[in-house]
Amino acid sequence: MASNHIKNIKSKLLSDNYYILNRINFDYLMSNGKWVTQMREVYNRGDGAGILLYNKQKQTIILTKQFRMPTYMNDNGDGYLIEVCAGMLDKDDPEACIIRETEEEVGYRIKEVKKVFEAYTSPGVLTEKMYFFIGSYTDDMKVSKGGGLSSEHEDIEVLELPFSEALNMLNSGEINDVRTIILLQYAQIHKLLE
Ligand SMILES: Nc1nc2c(ncn2[C@@H]2O[C@H](COP(=O)(O)OP(=O)(O)O[C@H]3O[C@H](CO)[C@@H](O)[C@H](O)[C@@H]3O)[C@@H](O)[C@H]2O)c(=O)[nH]1
Ligand SMILES: [Mg+2]
Repeated sequence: MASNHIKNIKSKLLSDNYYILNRINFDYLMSNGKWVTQMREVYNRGDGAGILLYNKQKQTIILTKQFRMPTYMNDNGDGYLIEVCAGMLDKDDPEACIIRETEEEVGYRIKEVKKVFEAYTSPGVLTEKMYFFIGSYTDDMKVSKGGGLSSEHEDIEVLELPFSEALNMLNSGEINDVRTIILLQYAQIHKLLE
């Protein structure tokens, strides 16, 4: 992480109640040649992985629906959000994580996934990098009803819907989760279901 445009980095722990929130003070060399002192709050909750599950033969995809408190606090009606299956890496590598999350959240035991990109999800505040995958599924891969871990009070509805309907929901604004929009558009651009 060595660089010549930042120096005197000081980190103060603000909360480690669940994940880690630090206040970082640092000196930053502006492009005009002047040093300025800046402060940023940086939230570290690890990295994540998400997957678009698709079935070309049925022309369907699998999404989830769950309550997301931060969205409830910011203009999302009843707080339910339609999302691709996704989870936090914990100690897994991204591929192992997304295979585990797929079974936990939507009940499919998949073997093959393809990483399509890695991206920072909210770079002004989160350290999080997310690994985006696609994976095809068939009905015979269904091993449970999914729903998430009851030990963690996850309460996830599994949605299997036509890809065309998901695109309509994206265009109407009903799908408004950025990770989901990205993967649906990836599928569209790369003609995954054609
Ligand atoms: N008690 C408690 N539990 C928490 C807290 N935050 C998260 N959890 C628990 O941690 C679980 C995390 O579930 P995952 O499926 O691993 O993570 P995710 O929340 O779906 O993460 C995905 O979506 C995030 C977007 O909100 C992404 O940030 C992340 O990378 C990933 O894509 C939650 O179900 C919940 O039980 C908290 O502040 N307190
Ligand atoms: Mg999840």
